[in-house]
Amino acid sequence: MMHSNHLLLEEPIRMATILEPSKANFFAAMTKIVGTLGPRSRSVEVISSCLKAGMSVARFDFSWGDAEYHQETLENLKAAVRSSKKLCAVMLDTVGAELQVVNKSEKAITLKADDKVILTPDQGQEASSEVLPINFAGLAKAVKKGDTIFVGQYLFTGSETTSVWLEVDEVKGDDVVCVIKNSATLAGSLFTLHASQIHIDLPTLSEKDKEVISSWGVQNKIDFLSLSYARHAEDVREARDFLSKHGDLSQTQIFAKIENVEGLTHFDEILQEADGIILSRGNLGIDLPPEKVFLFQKSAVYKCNMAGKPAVVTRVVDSMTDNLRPTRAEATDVANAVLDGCDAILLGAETLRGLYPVETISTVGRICAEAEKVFNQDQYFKRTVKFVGEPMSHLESIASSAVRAALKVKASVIICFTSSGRAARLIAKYRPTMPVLSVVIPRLKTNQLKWSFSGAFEARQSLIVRGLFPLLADPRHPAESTNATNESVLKVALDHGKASGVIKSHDRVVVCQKVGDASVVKIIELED
Ligand SMILES: Nc1ncnc2c1ncn2[C@@H]1O[C@H](COP(=O)(O)OP(=O)(O)O)[C@@H](O)[C@H]1O
Ligand SMILES: C=C(OP(=O)(O)O)C(=O)O
Ligand SMILES: [K+]
Ligand SMILES: [Mg+2]
Repeated sequence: MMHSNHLLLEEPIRMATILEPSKANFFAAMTKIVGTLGPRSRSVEVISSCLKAGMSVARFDFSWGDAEYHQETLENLKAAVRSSKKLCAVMLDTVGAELQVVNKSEKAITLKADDKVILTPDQGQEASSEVLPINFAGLAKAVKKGDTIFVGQYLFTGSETTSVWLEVDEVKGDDVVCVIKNSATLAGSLFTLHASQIHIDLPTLSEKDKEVISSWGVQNKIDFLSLSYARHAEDVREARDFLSKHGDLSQTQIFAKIENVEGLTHFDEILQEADGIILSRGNLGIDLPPEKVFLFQKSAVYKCNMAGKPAVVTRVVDSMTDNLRPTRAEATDVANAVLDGCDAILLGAETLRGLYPVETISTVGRICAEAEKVFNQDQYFKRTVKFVGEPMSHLESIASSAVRAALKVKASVIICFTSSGRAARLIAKYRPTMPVLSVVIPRLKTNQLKWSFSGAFEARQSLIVRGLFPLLADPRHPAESTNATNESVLKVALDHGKASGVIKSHDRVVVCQKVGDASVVKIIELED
């Protein structure tokens, strides 16, 4: 069982226990894995393996590639979901206020240390060692002599020789003349620019983003919008407003991506508006001095935890882009992100263009599972209860009690009935050590044009929450909870748990459901 022989880091651990092989769990990990799909991870075969290895959210990044390319990948994902019988949510990642080098010919460009290079908004010029056209006209107004600018390959991992640091030497009209600080060759299809700690006067939802959301997004009923370069709460409100005008997308959750100091400064307000947060450590790690990154991570994850909103951490095992094993620094970093309390790990270059997308997912999953075993749930639980304060809302009280009961009786799972997903999310907020089967009961709804069932969004959106594992109930089960329907749905959930190996005979199970008007937590002991 996942939580037997529970070790706590705060207590002495016999070194020998570290060597004991870990028992296989049905669920790879409670922590979720988001994979960025791209050239190395778009065949049905590879995607199926990714799903089996533990990926539960697929990210489609519109910083590159066209709608048709991403659609092909998505069709393959759907086929993989059908054949592997593993659910997967879809995340659309926007371009936002991203500065890019415009290199139409895609020819490699060699830059030599101490030479000068001009950044120009004149996209008619061809990119060369002397001049780099960019997609932003306001750079000259935003920077001054002495500022640093970083140019890196899309999803730079730090180990390539294709990234370059520039120092602003002079502003000449709309152009910015820079001194090259290190030699590099820009080779690849997309290079992004990062000017340290300045405001980029570009909209957070670009015209292209709006176009993509209203076509590709609507067509594919995206579960999550990853809002790149979210810098203000207003950015999230605007995106929400935009989504609400696009039919089903009113149900899409918005994950605000914090990738620069401006977003960090407005973190609290952004968190209030967003459904979740992506700690975009790649870009933020350039904007922040390296020694400050951990502090942002710990405080941001804490705030997300207390708000009961998912926190997603990026750029964890960059070295696995080309290697079968992560560095020890990276492996320890993944474990620490789990101990900090993150919900999910987002893989970028590793799955997109890496040599080992599947191995990366399983390695990260194994590290997460080990860290979860020593996560100090007791301390976390107390801290959360104290933070929430009293009087608690009824539902929050029920949710925390369900987690406490499950720990006390050493339940193997918590089964939570829900339609909106709210109850299940609240249970996950208290970070139970056992999986939560969230049984989503569809509701019949109408938009005056047609009748349909809710539930699919709610089920898939739990795929990014630590510890939540959704099960979409048969829509023929009416949403009104009567004893008879509750019993039959519970039986389906138990059977599912047994079939998947997470529930065994004589196990105890905690169930959270409504009986009549009352929310109840009950403990059941299975016979066989
Ligand atoms: N269809 C259902 N059958 C039985 N219990 C339910 C159902 N939907 C929600 N519950 C229970 O009702 C309470 C409120 O949960 P919540 O998720 O807020 O409900 P809703 O989905 O109606 O918003 C929780 O105890 C939850 O387990
Ligand atoms: C995930 C990140 O960014 P991108 O969306 O550019 O991949 C990041 O900066 O960590
Ligand atoms: K992006
Ligand atoms: Mg980014």
